[in-house]
Amino acid sequence: MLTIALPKGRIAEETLDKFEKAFGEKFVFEDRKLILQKAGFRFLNVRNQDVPTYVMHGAADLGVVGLDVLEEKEYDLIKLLDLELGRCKVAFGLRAGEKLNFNKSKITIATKHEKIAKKYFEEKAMAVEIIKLYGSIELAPLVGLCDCIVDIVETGETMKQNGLEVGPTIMESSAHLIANKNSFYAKKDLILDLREKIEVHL
Ligand SMILES: Nc1ncnc2c1ncn2[C@@H]1O[C@H](COP(=O)(O)OP(=O)(O)OP(=O)(O)O)[C@@H](O)[C@H]1O
Ligand SMILES: O=P(O)(O)OC[C@H]1O[C@H](OP(=O)(O)OP(=O)(O)O)[C@H](O)[C@@H]1O
Repeated sequence: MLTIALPKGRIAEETLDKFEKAFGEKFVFEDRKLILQKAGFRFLNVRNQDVPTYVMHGAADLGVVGLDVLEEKEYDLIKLLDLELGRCKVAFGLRAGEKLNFNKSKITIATKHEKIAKKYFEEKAMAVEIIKLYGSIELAPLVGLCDCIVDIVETGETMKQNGLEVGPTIMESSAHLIANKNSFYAKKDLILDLREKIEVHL
């Protein structure tokens, strides 16, 4: 039996679709149920941001989560497969017409992705103030909370509609199948078989 943490939210449907294609079974969580047990799997319905936590602690053997979340959490997990869904990038957002001024003594950045932003500036040995937000990031530079933002960009429409321009990209992201290290060694055959079945349908 494999326990797999799946993200609710925007990539939920496409993720389940990958498992359905791989195993020829219909996987649907019943109303309000957080566990779905079928065909030798126990699927857990968790928040995207919580997926690596379940896998890291071994409460789930496997999980599906965006690379952006993995980078942000910095957990020691095995990346098994790029599922080629949930494609987006983590990029700067600047007020239209403005450029990122690397000469400024201190840049203030609002973001949900604190660690990713911090690492970017550490590598450039630049001082930054990072303001952690949980959503509606594009609002922050419009009301003077920050100089710029670091956020997910998929179509770029949210930035555009709020008078922002997409600046430099920090990283590209897509959803990945991840594994707990101990589970991987203890259940290697099961896990590699699952990876293979999913991979042929990508
Ligand atoms: N437009 C987008 N906005 C946000 N994430 C996107 C977008 N497009 C693709 N993604 C990817 O989909 C993943 C899931 O996005 P979702 O919005 O469901 O999660 P979340 O906001 O991180 O979740 P939660 O806060 O509920 O845990 C993201 O981590 C990212 O990798
Ligand atoms: O480039 P786009 O296609 O416009 O997508 C990007 C937007 O989608 C996400 O927000 P989400 O809808 O998750 O809402 P949030 O502000 O609550 O994070 C992300 O934080 C951007 O705001």
